Amino acid sequence: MRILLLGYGKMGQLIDKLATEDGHTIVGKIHIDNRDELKSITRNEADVAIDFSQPSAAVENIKWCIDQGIPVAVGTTGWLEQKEAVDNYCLKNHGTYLYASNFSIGVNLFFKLNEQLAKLMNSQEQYAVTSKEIHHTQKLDSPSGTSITIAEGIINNLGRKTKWVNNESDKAEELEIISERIDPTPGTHQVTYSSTVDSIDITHTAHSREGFARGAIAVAQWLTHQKGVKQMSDFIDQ
Ligand SMILES: NC(=O)C1=CN([C@@H]2O[C@H](COP(=O)(O)OP(=O)(O)OC[C@H]3O[C@@H](n4cnc5c(N)ncnc54)[C@H](O)[C@@H]3O)[C@@H](O)[C@H]2O)C=CC1
Ligand SMILES: O=C(O)C1=N[C@H](C(=O)O)C[C@H](O)C1
Repeated sequence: MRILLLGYGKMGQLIDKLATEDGHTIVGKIHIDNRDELKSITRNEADVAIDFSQPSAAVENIKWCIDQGIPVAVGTTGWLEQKEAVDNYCLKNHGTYLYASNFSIGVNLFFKLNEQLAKLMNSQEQYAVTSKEIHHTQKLDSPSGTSITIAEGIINNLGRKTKWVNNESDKAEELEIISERIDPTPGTHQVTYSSTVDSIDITHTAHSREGFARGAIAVAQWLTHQKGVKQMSDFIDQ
């Protein structure tokens, strides 16, 4: 598979290494200082693109891929307020893209566990729920994209929560997401249900970035045979 990398920081460089070891070819490594190189890349040279850039760059990168007819797997977080517009742009222009707040298989299993636990808690009002994420200090966005997906999983399945907030809250209907920045944490996400007598915690701890990178490569390969706006559950449930 011929892969165009959009963003060549911590994730882009790791994907370069792992994909090359697996026999794939990297046809471009685009970062903030060489964006002009994009002008010379066409659909004929790349089977797929993988975007791990920055919140401020993701939308432009995705639209560029759609315009070129290059499917794109997007890991960049922090641009969700524009997702509906990008989905519409993709559909209107017959493109292909998938955004995942987290490409690791373990986190996507954790998402399902989180939804099941939230459903069970509808009949257990004695438990108060909170959510916490910990990442390295270079992270630009807060809360993490993964913790937003976790919060949506709770809000869609637990009647007593209607919105999330990225701080402490004393409003019963608000789900707290607490963000901590501690080096060198690759990504830790925890959901806690507490009553006066006990607590239930579910935690996903990434030991490195490898799970994110391997997941993105696998999704990129799958995406070369897909059309339209896809999500991680389409890939996981296939
Ligand atoms: N979905 C997932 O599984 C994961 C998502 N992420 C997200 O991926 C993004 C990147 O993470 P890292 O690699 O750790 O960041 P990083 O800061 O190490 O690298 C970012 C890269 O983007 C480049 N960049 C900046 N502006 C650009 C532009 N206009 N066009 C092209 N490239 C541009 C920078 O030059 C740099 O190479 C973040 O939003 C992070 O939250 C990170 C890990 C896993
Ligand atoms: O910035 C990171 O590093 C990560 N970002 C993603 C997020 O915002 O959820 C995924 C992962 O946790 C690492």
